[in-house]
Amino acid sequence: APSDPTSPGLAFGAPFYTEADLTGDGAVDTDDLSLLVAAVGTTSTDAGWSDVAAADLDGSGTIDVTDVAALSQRMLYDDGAFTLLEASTVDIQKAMASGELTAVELTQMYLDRIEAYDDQINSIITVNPHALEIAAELDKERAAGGPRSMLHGIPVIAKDNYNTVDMPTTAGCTCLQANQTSSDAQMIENLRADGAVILAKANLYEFAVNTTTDSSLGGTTTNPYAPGKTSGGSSGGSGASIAANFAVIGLGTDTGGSIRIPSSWNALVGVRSTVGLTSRDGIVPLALSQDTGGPMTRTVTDAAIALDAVAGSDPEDAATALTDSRRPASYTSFLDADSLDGARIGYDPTTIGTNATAQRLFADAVADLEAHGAEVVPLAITDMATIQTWSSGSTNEFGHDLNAYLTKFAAPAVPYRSLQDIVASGGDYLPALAGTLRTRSLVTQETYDAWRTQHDGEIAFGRRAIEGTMDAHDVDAIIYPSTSGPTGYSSGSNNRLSPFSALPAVTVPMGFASAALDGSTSDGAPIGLEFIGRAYDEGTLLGLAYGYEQGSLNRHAPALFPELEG
Ligand SMILES: NC(=O)CC[C@H](N)C(=O)O
Repeated sequence: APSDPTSPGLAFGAPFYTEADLTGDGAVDTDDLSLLVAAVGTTSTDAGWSDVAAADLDGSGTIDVTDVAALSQRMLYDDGAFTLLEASTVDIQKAMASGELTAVELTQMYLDRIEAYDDQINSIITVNPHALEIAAELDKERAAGGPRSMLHGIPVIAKDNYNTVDMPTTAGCTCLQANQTSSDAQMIENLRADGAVILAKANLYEFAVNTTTDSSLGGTTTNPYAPGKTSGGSSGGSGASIAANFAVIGLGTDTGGSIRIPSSWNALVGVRSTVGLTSRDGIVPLALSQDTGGPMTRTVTDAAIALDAVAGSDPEDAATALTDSRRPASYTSFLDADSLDGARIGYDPTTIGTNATAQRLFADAVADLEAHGAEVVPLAITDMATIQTWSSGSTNEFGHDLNAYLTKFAAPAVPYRSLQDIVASGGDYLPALAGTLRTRSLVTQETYDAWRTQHDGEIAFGRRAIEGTMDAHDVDAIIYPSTSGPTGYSSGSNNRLSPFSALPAVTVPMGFASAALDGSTSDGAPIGLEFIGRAYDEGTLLGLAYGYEQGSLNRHAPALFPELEG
């Protein structure tokens, strides 16, 4: 087995699977993968291309799914020429370490893609005017003393509700257009400290209120796999932009589903971590009983690397008090391609839903998990029906929490200091939100206090119900389709389990609705498989997600946004 190239020693250039360049063109790439996929089921001596023995990567005598997984793995750690499309942090660090690529060049390549393609999906609100300068500084620093971390020089796109000192933070609302904050959100500060380049701010559903992506400032973001259809939301700008390869890592926030729904519909890995693993300080809130920020990435490896950077305690967010004692030295230590072997995973049949695509893909996922050694057991989540009756905190908490944010962070140029002021503007926001903002502006402190007492109790109950179910059935995680609404682009209600228990959940690409895959059909968009687990057990979830990802390889780039020429 290969050494783990994601371990902190960065074992770049490890001599594993060098044979995987089946076409002999000097790179391990999708051409090699196509050849290998076509040869699955044959033996290494009758596959029919020149270097046949090479294709049997694990030496089992048969070309099988393990070889496909190995080749895909090899693509991530390719020693050949660097290619931007689907590049991971690992590819990039290798190319930068060898001198083949600089952070300035990489940043420019992503800026070129945004310029060439964002008109079609409208995912970006602001491009960082300082991105190239920041990258140039980081290149100098690398040349002088080496990289700070796996994120040195890595471009990140943040949802436009994370404060950034070099771009306004608007939550998509024209009312916050002038909100140039004087500090970064804690998660942004953590990423910059590790050497990341905050490349752009992404569109969202205004104030993160709904699960599409529409805002008065940013307009509507659409799906890179299904032109004209929604990218999901509310972190749909982050989802669409990362799917379209505008940067390496996206940041979203999730109150009721807003990381996982757009990750599901953009073939991304999305991490909604335990509430309290990451600081919310400096993020425009929706409901602090449920809000959590986290990464949205093309691979589980990138998600683990990003989570290492963003997690951490912060005196400004009391919920993070336990974080430092609960998180591992690195989430990358859980990235074991054999993680499914011997794992026990539960599913509640009532979560599969009636959507034929979700049903089909979920059945395939269960078969894949079993094929890689997991035991998948049906169970009934305790008090599932009760949990499903609860309301999101957004109705009663938004005014209270937004006002605290505005008091603490709003730039002097912002003419509003409260939700009441914004409502009184009579229209400096998305017209569709008029009623919602007004209702939420009328919630009194007494109502808020009573609600928090009730809802904090509900969330503690939800946590006991789910962790209790897991203990009773001795499972490592519970799975369900991330989105399972009855029709296309309807989320269903599985997304409520994680926010109503504060437990972590990770979504991974589970496949596409249509064999036509992209562009040609409106229902080609992908769906994710979600793993929910015990509090602060993100490591186990990422490990299982990695095993599933490597064994199923469901993600591909959207065909409409190919590598740019030259
Ligand atoms: N921001 C989100 O996660 C989506 C909002 C969700 N509907 C809520 O009100 O909780």
